[in-house]
Amino acid sequence: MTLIMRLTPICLLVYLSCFGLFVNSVLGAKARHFKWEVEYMYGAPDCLEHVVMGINGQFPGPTIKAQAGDTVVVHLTNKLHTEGVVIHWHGIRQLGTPWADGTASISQCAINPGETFVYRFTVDKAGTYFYHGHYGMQRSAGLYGLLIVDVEEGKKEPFQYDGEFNLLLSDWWHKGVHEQEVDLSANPMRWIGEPQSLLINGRGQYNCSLAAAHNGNGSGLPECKFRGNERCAPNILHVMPNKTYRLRVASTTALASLNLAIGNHKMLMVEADGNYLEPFWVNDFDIYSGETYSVVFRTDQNPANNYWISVGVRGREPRTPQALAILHYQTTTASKLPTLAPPKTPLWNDYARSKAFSNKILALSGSPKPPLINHRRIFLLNTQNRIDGYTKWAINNVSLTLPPTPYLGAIKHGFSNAFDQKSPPDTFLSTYDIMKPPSNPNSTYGNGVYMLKFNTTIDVILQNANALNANVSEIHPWHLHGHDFWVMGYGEGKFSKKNIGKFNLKNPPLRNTAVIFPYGWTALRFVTDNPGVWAFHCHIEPHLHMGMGVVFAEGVHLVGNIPNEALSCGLTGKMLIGKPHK
Ligand SMILES: O=C1O[C@H]([C@@H](O)CO)C(O)=C1O
Repeated sequence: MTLIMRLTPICLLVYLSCFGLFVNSVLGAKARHFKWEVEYMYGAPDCLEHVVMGINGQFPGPTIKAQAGDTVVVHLTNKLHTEGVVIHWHGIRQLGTPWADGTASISQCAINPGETFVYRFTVDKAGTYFYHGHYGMQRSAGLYGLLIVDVEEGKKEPFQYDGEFNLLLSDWWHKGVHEQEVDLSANPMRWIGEPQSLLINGRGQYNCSLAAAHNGNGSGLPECKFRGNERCAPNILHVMPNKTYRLRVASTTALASLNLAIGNHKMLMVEADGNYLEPFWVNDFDIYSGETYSVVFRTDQNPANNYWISVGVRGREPRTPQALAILHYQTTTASKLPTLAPPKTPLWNDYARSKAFSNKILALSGSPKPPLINHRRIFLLNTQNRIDGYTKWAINNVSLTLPPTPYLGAIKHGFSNAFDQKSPPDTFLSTYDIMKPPSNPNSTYGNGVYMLKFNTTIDVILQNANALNANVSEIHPWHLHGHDFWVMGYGEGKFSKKNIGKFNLKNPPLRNTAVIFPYGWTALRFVTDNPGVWAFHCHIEPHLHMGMGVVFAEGVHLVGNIPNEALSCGLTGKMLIGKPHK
């Protein structure tokens, strides 16, 4: 009897249960099946009860664990009563499966209430990833979870460790997401403000000012719930002394840029967005929405104590207390509160410090290098604008609005009336003053696509600028779907041709998310080698809602069969009427 046959009855039982993991083994690589139901449910992420989005009754959603080369198959049923849903597999390039990227209006139709969509994709590269909703602002509502890909059997990471922990970071508002969407779309716009709480693995402490007060011991603060039995009590990472641990950290925040530190423990940065780094030591590190990191650290401190892990806000004036977790040396009791105060987050506007950290991130030697020559260079000016009094974010003066027919099916099936056929601009006015609010803030809505020639090298220069209010320019972490890109450099002010000579083509890090600093630029390079239609956007959820993104298409004629379920709306939906079900 083969292993598969012996495993089948057991797995079938599990499969029918709410978790639904079914593993079958084909030549080492496995297909991992998950049966998920997305729903609204009650949770208490920061100790206060609110509606959250959950998967199979869990918030955050279940962690997917796989090995490089495996196929992940998620049968996603929409149990929401009145809205669609999709899930994006953040950092997974979807080689050959662009229809499984989980972006509503781009790669697929939103899954209707009651319907099931099957995501099937290969996780080709080991690393730390996550998944999240990509329709409306469902990520802000809590639709997210981790996706961890281990190296293939028999292969080794370029660093060693005795154990590992995963931390998924997010931020949390008490106002529901539908109301936030209306606020942001209102005229005048009502800004959502700073989050009420930061969450680590879905747990935070509203109004627990322990970290802010910096008194080191929460026992005197009745609003703090640190005993461990509360649902929102901090995560406890149980460690043994004198061992090495890997900490995988992913940020799916809606807004906040974060910084993480472990009291008294130095960390070695080893992985970013599923790519190995030239290792370097830090006391703390910044992490922007859409990024992931792995660090390794040694438990070489006094084993009679426990230590705080703290996460605080950077890049915007913080009005949110730090989130905390506990590093528990198993040589003492878990309930013993750390004697040292939680590490203090660096000053929010110390950008020199943030830039110094970003500039230290370089690829491990032996990593793929960028082509030396680019075929096309696209300049993208990031501005806050107005359209008929509404506040928007625009790229080269175009604020993205998504069309009813998803681009992938529309382009593949030749529906030229499905979206603006005129390409959005490749650049902006050379006289534009990025240091001042826009002199003419009026912009336009658009849903055009950057059509990229297949197998060419594209440079993108993201150019930051002043927002609508004078002396304000904000951080924007940009995330590219379907690709990793090389980050060739960051710079101050307006990009000029002389910066091209300073691009790092020797060891630039490969990433899927890169930040632009206030009044600065960031230069990226990627190769259009993955047929599909790919979103490229600011990962701040309210900014994307307000139009801060663009769409790239490449080699769509090479895309194989797209499942009908991904096409069942808009013009492609009409095309399918009367056709036999595939
Ligand atoms: O999009 C945004 O709007 C506000 C502010 O610019 C206007 O209130 C803010 O901080 C953003 O990031």
